[in-house]
Amino acid sequence: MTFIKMCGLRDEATVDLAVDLGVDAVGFVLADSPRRVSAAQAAKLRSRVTERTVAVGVYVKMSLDDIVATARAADLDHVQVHDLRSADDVRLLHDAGLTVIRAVNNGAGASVSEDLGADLLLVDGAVAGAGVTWDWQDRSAVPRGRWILAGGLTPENVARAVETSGAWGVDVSSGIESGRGIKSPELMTAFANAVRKADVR
Ligand SMILES: O=C(O)c1ccccc1N[C@@H]1O[C@H](COP(=O)(O)O)[C@@H](O)[C@H]1O
Repeated sequence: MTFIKMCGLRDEATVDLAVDLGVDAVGFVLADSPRRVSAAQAAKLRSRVTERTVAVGVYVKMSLDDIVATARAADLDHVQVHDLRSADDVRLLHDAGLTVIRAVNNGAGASVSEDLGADLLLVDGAVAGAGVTWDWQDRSAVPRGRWILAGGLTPENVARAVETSGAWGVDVSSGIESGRGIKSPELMTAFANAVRKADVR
C-alpha cells in the first residue's frame, strides 16, 4: 500500500476527514507559508489524530532548537525538515526523540544519494508547497529504497507518478486545495481514492 501524507492541514474538520480517509500521515506547516499554523494550533489539531496516523511538523529555515521546541509544544514526534545540512543536524533531532524526514527540493543541489541518517527521504518539487511537478522519470533525481514523492501531485496524476517514479509514498498539499491554503474535502477524497485504486491494480 502506498504511504499517503496530506500536508498543510489547518482546521479540525480537515484533520478529521484525513483521519477518516485512512491516510498514513498528516502534516502541519510550522514554517512561513500560507498554510502556517502556530505550535499551539498544531497541538490542537494533533490531538484529533488517532494512533494509526502519524502527525508531522514541517519546517524550513528554522533553527534546530526551534524545531525541537515547537515539535515538543505541539506533541509531534515526526519532523519534516527541508534544509538539513548534515548528519549532525539529524543526530541532534534524533537525540531529541524525533523521527526525521529529510526533504530535498528537486534541482536545488542536494544529493538524494547522500545519507544523512534521516529516517525517510522526501523528494519535492523545486519550490516546496507550490504545486510544482518535476521529472519523476529522471533516475538521477530518484532515490533508491523507501522514499516519498511530493510536488504537484493531484488526484489525476498521482497513480502515474507512483508508477513511473517507483516511490514508496506520496505527499500532497496544493493538489487537494480549492484555493491556496484551503483544503477541498472532494479533492482529498479523490486523491486518497486514486492512490488506493492504483494500489490494487
Ligand atoms: O505546504 C507548504 O506550504 C509548505 C511550506 C514549506 C515547506 C513545505 C511545505 N509543504 C510541502 O510541500 C510538498 C507538497 O507540495 P505541493 O503543494 O503538493 O506541490 C510536501 O512535501 C509538503 O509537505
